[in-house]
Amino acid sequence: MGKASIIGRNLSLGYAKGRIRKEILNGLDFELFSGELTCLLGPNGVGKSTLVKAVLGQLKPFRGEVLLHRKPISEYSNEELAKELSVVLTEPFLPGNMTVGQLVAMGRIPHTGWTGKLEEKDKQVVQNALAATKIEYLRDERLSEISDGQRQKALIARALAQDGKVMVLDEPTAHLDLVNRYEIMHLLREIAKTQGKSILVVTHDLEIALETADRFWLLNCGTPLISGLPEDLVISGQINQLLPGKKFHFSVEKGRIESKNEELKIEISGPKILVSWISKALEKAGIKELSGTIEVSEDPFSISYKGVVYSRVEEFIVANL
Ligand SMILES: Nc1ncnc2c1ncn2[C@@H]1O[C@H](COP(=O)(O)OP(=O)(O)OP(=O)(O)O)[C@@H](O)[C@H]1O
Repeated sequence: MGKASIIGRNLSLGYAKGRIRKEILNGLDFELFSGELTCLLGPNGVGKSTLVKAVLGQLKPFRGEVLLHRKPISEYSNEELAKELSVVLTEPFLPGNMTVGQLVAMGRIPHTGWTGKLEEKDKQVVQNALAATKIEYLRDERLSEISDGQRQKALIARALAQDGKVMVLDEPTAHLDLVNRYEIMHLLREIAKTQGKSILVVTHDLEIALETADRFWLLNCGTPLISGLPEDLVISGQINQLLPGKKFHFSVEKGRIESKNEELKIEISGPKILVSWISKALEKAGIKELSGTIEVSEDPFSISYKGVVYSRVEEFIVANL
């Protein structure tokens, strides 16, 4: 565990309209460590973006304080904050006629001043950021003429070029395809590790977060923020805080969310993994009860049931619906 770059103590956060205060989160404590990728997870509307705004010094707490490198964040000027914090927020305003290269170069402004004149070193940082996010080929494309996912990568590249010690990204992979989502999260983790940065990512992608995060922050209505290794939260069952209803639970065995349907009254014998996939398919097909045992074998895959052999799960389901 590295040093805590950002510390929140006994925070009460919310929004004020005139004299009326709407408190969203209270009694909130957290520490964001350097060298770690931390993922903040929680249901819609629980207050993740609100927490992020406080971490960035954009929302003044009703109570408590946020410390950046042990100094109250309110004591930093905007220029100082821009050198310390790199941010990727959802739906930022972007001028459509700007090119990807220009957007990424804007990340260097806190270091170059508003003249924007890039020294050789700055150009290299921009180049590295484009390369790390694999968008060098988009350098001269206009922001209005690229896809949502490509724009998202350009924003991540800008944050990399900004090179703050703390990076905060609110749903950075929302528009990306599956491979890109994994790649970006792996990249962020690598940056946290190799450059000793503190990286906070808000995400709804539990499975990718489990694969890549060093630490989870779980936020749920009316409970304190839970911080821990993802694996500890899975083992202790606290991960189920993300799934408060009766419909779903996190399967420790399978490492994924599954519906809490009634137990299948079907006997299936064979390799454990295959049994698990076949059970899933039967459950989805609405087959909950069958007499006798289904025998499953691998290499080659086959299902034997009542003297008939099937080579695909679909054939078996069609025959037994
Ligand atoms: N500017 C604002 N003024 C008043 N209330 C707000 C404001 N922004 C957010 N809220 C309220 O704060 C609560 C938490 O919102 P927030 O955006 O932090 O949730 P979230 O966990 O990020 O949600 P999501 O996963 O849907 O992005 C919501 O009830 C929302 O209506």
